[in-house]
This record gives sequence, structure tokens and C-alpha cells, in this order.
Amino acid sequence: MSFFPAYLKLDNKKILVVGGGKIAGDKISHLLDFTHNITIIAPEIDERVQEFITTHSLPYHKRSYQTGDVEGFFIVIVAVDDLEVQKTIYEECQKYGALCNAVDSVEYCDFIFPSYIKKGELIIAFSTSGASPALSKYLRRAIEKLLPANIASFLQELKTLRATLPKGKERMELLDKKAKEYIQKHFKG
Ligand SMILES: C[C@@]1(CC(=O)O)c2cc3[nH]c(cc4nc(cc5[nH]c(cc(n2)[C@H]1CCC(=O)O)[C@@](C)(CC(=O)O)[C@@H]5CCC(=O)O)C(CC(=O)O)=C4CCC(=O)O)c(CCC(=O)O)c3CC(=O)O
Ligand SMILES: NC(=O)C1=CN([C@@H]2O[C@H](COP(=O)(O)OP(=O)(O)OC[C@H]3O[C@@H](n4cnc5c(N)ncnc54)[C@H](O)[C@@H]3O)[C@@H](O)[C@H]2O)C=CC1
Repeated sequence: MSFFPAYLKLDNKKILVVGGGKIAGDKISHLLDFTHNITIIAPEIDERVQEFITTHSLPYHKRSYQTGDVEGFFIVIVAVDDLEVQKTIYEECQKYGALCNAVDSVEYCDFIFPSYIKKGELIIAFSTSGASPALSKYLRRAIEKLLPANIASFLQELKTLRATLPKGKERMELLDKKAKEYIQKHFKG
């Protein structure tokens, strides 16, 4: 079965990152686009992770993972270089009902990170279901180049129109027409 693409609301949801190396840094930098509610547990951390902790006042516990640490977290990212630790934490997540992402094995993932483009409120995500993260990355870069420079502000314009005009057939037709014309103009579709 493939992964279901969903966009999660992270307000008031606690996230735990276990590990503080290069990959933990990558995951934290992506999470920071969406939330600052991130706790880190790791005996050693890279300079970049230290910078994230300092800049965003993230709670950091300088130690190895201990049984029960996942309790109270909505999402847990296991960015350690040890598959046994990933398996143990994944199993604990199942027990405590936390969503687990293990960076070394799709088998221990309840969800996986997509590659994404964020332009204001437009978020385009790419996933290969774990088959080729590199393909996700290069596809993201290629698609990003095709996007009109003003797409975020155009989206904002549509959002405002949508919020101010009364709901109904007229609003629906106007928004559809504006979106269609914009896409046709920029993509010759
Ligand atoms: C399953 C998943 C789980 C997860 O991490 O959530 C996962 C797993 C693994 N990645 C590995 C390797 C690489 N990962 C990247 C890059 C990214 N990896 C990301 C996501 C994911 N990686 C999830 C699936 C995504 C999908 O479905 O496409 C991205 C998209 C998003 C992000 O990191 O936030 C981000 C690009 C961000 C961007 O720039 O847009 C690169 C390239 C690079 O670093 O430049 C390489 C080397 C090239 C290669 O292998 O392709 C390895 C092997 C490790 C080893 O060999 O030692 C595993 C483990 C395994 O495969 O078992
Ligand atoms: N999913 C992805 O996108 C990718 C995943 N990987 C995988 O990610 C893993 C991590 O890679 P790096 O960050 O480069 O490794 P790293 O060696 O830089 O960092 C490992 C971190 O885990 C911490 N750690 C180790 N045992 C721990 C424990 N019991 N409790 C808490 N923290 C612990 C260490 O202190 C360190 O901060 C590797 O196994 C690699 O194969 C690699 C490339 C991409």
C-alpha cells in the first residue's frame, strides 16, 4: 500500500527529534517551516542543530534516548545511526500512539517526509514512497523553476476574494475562472 498524502496541523502538537547529527538537522530545518514545538534528545549534536536550538529556544536533553521518552509526543523522528534504536522507538510509538518517522527504514515509519516547495500558503509535496529520495529532490528543483514568481501573492488574492465574497454559485464561478486563466497564462495549458 502507498502512503496517504495528508497535510497535518501541528498547532499545539509536540514533536520529538531523537538524534542531533546531519540528518536530524535536515529534518529539523524542514519542520521549522511549520512549527517550533520541537524537543531534541541526543548525547551529541552538530553545530547546525545547536544553532536551531539557540535561535528558536528548542528544549534539548543532552543524553541518549530512554524508555518512555516518546510519551506525550504527537510525532517522533528517529534520526539516529542505529537501526536497533529505530526499531525500539518505533515500537514504543505504537504503544503510546505517536506517529513515528525513522530515517533509516520505511518499515519503522508511520509517515515519511516529502520533498516540498513552500510559497506562502502554497505547498507542493513530492514523494516516491521511499523508493528514491534523490528523485523527489531533483523533481522538486525542476518543478520549482516552472512556478510563476508571483504565485504566492496570486494565491493570497484568491484567498481574500474567497473570504470576502458571499458563498454560492457566483463566487465559485469567479474563483474557478481566475484560477484557470492564471494557470493557462503561465503554463500554456
Ligand atoms: C523514506 C524516507 C524517510 C524519511 O526520511 O522521512 C527517506 C529515507 C532515506 N533517505 C535516504 C537517502 C537520501 N535522502 C535524501 C534526501 C531526502 N530524503 C527525504 C525523505 C525521505 N528519505 C523519505 C522518503 C522520501 C520519498 O519518498 O521520496 C527528503 C525528500 C525530505 C527530507 O529529508 O525532509 C530529502 C530531500 C529533500 C529535498 O532536498 O527536497 C538524499 C539526497 C540528499 O541528501 O541530497 C539521499 C541520498 C540519495 C538517495 O538515496 O536517494 C536513505 C538511505 C541512507 C543511506 O544510504 O545511508 C533512506 C533510508 C532508506 O531508504 O531506507
Ligand atoms: N532519511 C533520510 O533522508 C536519510 C537518512 N540517512 C540515515 O540517517 C542516519 C543518521 O545519519 P547522520 O545524521 O548523518 O548521523 P550522525 O552520526 O551525524 O548522527 C547520529 C546522531 O544520533 C545520536 N544518537 C546516537 N544514538 C543515540 C541514542 N541512543 N539516543 C539519542 N541519540 C542518539 C548521536 O548523538 C548523533 O547526534 C544514518 O543511519 C543514515 O543512514 C542518511 C541520509 C538521508
